[in-house]
Amino acid sequence: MNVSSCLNKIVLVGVGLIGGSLVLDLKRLGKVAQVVGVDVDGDNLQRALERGVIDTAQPLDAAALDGADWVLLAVPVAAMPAVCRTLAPLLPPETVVSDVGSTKRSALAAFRECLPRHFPRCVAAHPIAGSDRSGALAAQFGLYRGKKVIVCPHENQDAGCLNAVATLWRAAGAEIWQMSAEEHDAVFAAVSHLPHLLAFSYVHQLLDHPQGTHYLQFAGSGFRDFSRIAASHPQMWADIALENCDALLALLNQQQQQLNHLQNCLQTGNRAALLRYFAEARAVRENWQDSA
Ligand SMILES: NC(=O)C1=CN([C@@H]2O[C@H](COP(=O)(O)OP(=O)(O)OC[C@H]3O[C@@H](n4cnc5c(N)ncnc54)[C@H](O)[C@@H]3O)[C@@H](O)[C@H]2O)C=CC1
Ligand SMILES: O=C(O)C(=O)Cc1ccc(O)cc1
Repeated sequence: MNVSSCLNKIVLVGVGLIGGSLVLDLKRLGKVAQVVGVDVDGDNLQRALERGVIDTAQPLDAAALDGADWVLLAVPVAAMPAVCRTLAPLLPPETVVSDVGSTKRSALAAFRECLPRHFPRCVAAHPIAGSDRSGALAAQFGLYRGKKVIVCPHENQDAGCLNAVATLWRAAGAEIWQMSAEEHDAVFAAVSHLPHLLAFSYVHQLLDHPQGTHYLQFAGSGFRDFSRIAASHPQMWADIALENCDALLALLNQQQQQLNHLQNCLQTGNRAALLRYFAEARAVRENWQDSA
């Protein structure tokens, strides 16, 4: 794939927030002549056509893949093996394949097991940008400007394909970081997946409370900030939680110890310990905000 000139064709499988936003930018930049959209949701494809996110909607078959420079997989992480199995007999030899999923050991496993002959040309990537919105209507220009994209090279990686994928993300304004899939999954379990689980769990505390609905009427900005990510897509997060479940189980155990500590401070009325605990957390949050 020659990324210094305009790509002939991108096949986008999963025309939602993440894939849709990238192709919108690449089209506007004149980096691609044609975007073919593939999606299991026909209504979503229709909306994508109307908004100009994709140029045509097609099934994932030989005609769709004919002349494709890049197949961009932007489906829920659990759909990756099935999509890769469908792709296997259809992929032209020169086509580059990459994904955007939130878990990277699972993406590499799907590439390795379901696309063994194409494996060197498969690139695992993850943009650290997005929101709690989903579908083609959520796709937006400029989503990746100034945002990080993690790429996770593997044992048989074709360096040219890795560079080509990185160049396209950079064109959309992203900053590329490289790490192993193992490190990626440990990092994002801690800074992304666990917070989502905690937000879901906290909202459940209200749901299960007999007066929860009544209490919610009085919730303010603290509730809004803390619970925003509990409005994220349930299927997407169930997939992520299960694909990164070993890392998450260890972190949930550590989180329970944090809650035990808080409980202990309250039970013993230990104001000094509470102050220390809150001040340490506040400093971490303030430093992060200054550097983010
Ligand atoms: N939402 C976010 O903030 C972020 C999401 N991601 C990852 O990006 C991927 C896509 O997420 P979003 O764009 O947010 O989701 P989305 O729900 O907006 O888009 C996914 C699309 O894939 C389609 N789809 C599902 N199964 C399919 C299949 N087997 N074949 C074809 N299409 C299929 C759905 O109908 C949907 O239109 C996920 O793997 C997610 O983990 C990565 C970074 C951020
Ligand atoms: O909504 C938010 O703030 C997010 O955290 C978006 C997000 C969701 C999943 C990812 O893998 C990366 C980013």
